[in-house]
Amino acid sequence: MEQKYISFTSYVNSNTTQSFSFNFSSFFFIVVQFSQFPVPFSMESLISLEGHIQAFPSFSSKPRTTIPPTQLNTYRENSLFSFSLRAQVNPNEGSTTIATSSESSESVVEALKVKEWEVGMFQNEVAANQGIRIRRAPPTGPPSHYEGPFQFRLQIEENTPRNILEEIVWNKDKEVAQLKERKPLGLVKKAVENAPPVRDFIGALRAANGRTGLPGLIAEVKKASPSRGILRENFDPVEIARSYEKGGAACLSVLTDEKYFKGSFENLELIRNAGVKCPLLCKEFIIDAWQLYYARSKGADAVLLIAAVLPDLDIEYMVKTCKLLGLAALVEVHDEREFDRVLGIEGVELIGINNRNLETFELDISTTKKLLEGERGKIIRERNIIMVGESGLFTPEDIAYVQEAGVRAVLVGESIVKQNDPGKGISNLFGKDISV
Ligand SMILES: O=C(O)c1ccccc1NCC(=O)[C@H](O)[C@H](O)COP(=O)(O)O
Repeated sequence: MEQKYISFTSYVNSNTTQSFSFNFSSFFFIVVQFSQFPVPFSMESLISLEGHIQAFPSFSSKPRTTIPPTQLNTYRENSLFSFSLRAQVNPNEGSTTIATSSESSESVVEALKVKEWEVGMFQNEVAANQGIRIRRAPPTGPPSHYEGPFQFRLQIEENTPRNILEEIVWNKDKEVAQLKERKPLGLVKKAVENAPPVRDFIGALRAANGRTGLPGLIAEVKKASPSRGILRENFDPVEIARSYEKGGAACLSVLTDEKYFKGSFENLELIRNAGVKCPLLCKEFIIDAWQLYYARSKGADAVLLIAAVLPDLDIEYMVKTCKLLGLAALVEVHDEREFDRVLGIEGVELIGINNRNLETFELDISTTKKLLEGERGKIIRERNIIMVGESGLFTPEDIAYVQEAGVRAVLVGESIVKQNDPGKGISNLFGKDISV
């Protein structure tokens, strides 16, 4: 029997009721999938899913399948509920007004996409076991071929970002997928061969720390952020970079995310090509090793790896890839668990403690102190790892506080980028002139 699939999908939120109509008479059976566990059942049992979904197929006139909003709320409360239905139709016994496709190469491709999605779900489980709360499932949920008749996708916890960091990561997933289509890795690797030479990011921080006796400064070229909105209206990245360099910055951090930070890779290239000597950190949300090559091809000397987003194996692999490319990897943590995970990864030389909770925006510079106390601080000193205090640093007292806690570098954005003369902002921040 040739199998045909008919499909329709609904994206429903708790305020909407979606109805579907289909018109066929046929023998069929339906597979309901709760997450990844397929349960075969008949149309009768579909109807018996009452209390959750009501389906009223009529084989003569226009039937309706309706999910009442009140019941959708129940799904919202039962988090992680994923529901899809797929119908198989015997073509000899029925017909449908909904587009059909035969089991063909197309369905094989679609099956692969389903697998990809399932792998993504599995990866999320692995990440969750490491305490990573940021999920990687794209907001679109299962891919389109899953969007079949009798297939419902509810807007529930599973396909709604839980916080800003998760939203950024999901958006980045889509962005990177598109960029990779336009510029496959082979092409990016070719571009890397023509990129300007890599500079020693960690060396520059050590040198600045040795020269001034103060933490080496990574000064951030940032126009806006989700927590603070627009930080600087008249934003000329090269002018700001030059001013920072003149003011004594050891390195620069350049935001490249467009949607949430109004940054760009063009800014990174402009600064690099303007002859600014400070090594450049590509401040991006890295979720794919492809981005490391891309950052290098645009002139970056360092990249940021966020432990709240990346599982251990990804960090380990990316740190190794960075070494191959000559890039420094700044691995960012926010709590003890992330810090311990990162300390367990071989080859990490530069660790940032972000005082900002990227899920809630809460700022607390005692985070740096708390994480560097006791055994962890000892390990850092033994391994000669450079610690970077990140976010929320505004005054010489703040700098002294995190230095006392054990950092040899700081990453600062808001307090200096907002100044008319960002270079002078550096003197105010450190309480003295640190220019060369
Ligand atoms: O700053 C945000 O709103 C933000 C939101 C989501 C992800 C990252 C975010 N910021 C990145 C940073 O942590 C800062 O740009 C960086 O550490 C400098 O902080 P600051 O000196 O407070 O500008």
